[in-house]
Amino acid sequence: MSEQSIASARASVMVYDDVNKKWVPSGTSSGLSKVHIYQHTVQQTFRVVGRKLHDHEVVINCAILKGLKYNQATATFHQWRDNKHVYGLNFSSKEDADQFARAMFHSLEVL
Ligand SMILES: CC(=O)N[C@@H](Cc1ccccc1Cl)C(=O)N1CCC[C@]12C=C[C@@H]1CC[C@@H](C(=O)N3CC[C@@H]4C=C[C@H]5[C@H](C)C[C@@H](C(=O)O)N5C(=O)[C@H]43)N1C2=O
Repeated sequence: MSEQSIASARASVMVYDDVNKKWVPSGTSSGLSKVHIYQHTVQQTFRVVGRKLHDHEVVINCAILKGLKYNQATATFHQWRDNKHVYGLNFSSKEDADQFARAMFHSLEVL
């Protein structure tokens, strides 16, 4: 198994709708997902993958690129941009948020 999970947290995964200036759930419906940071052990790359708890729909699958700015807007709402989207994770607890952020900052350090 070349990818290992270095963090998993419960969060509702959102993307920012630039046109209507509001956050919308990523995927077909709102709800909690299990969001992982996977480390590719050979390539030394990292990505965020999230799947809905109830039907395992993949609602986020994005690379963590060197220089990514991870913004902890509140204790339980963290966000970042890539060239296409702004992602928001609305964590179900502060502990989940802290655990995920620690792994994200670790990934950004080793990239
Ligand atoms: C330079 C730059 O890109 N800056 C970005 C942020 C950033 C910085 C650095 C690196 C990367 C990024 Cl991404 C930015 O500022 N962006 C990105 C798009 C949107 C926004 C722009 C304006 C608004 C204004 C307010 C705030 C917002 O959206 N916030 C505040 C917390 C609050 C928490 C929860 C969610 C809740 C789930 C629903 C909703 C609710 O509470 O109803 N809501 C919110 O309202 C959430 N904005 C932003 O974050």
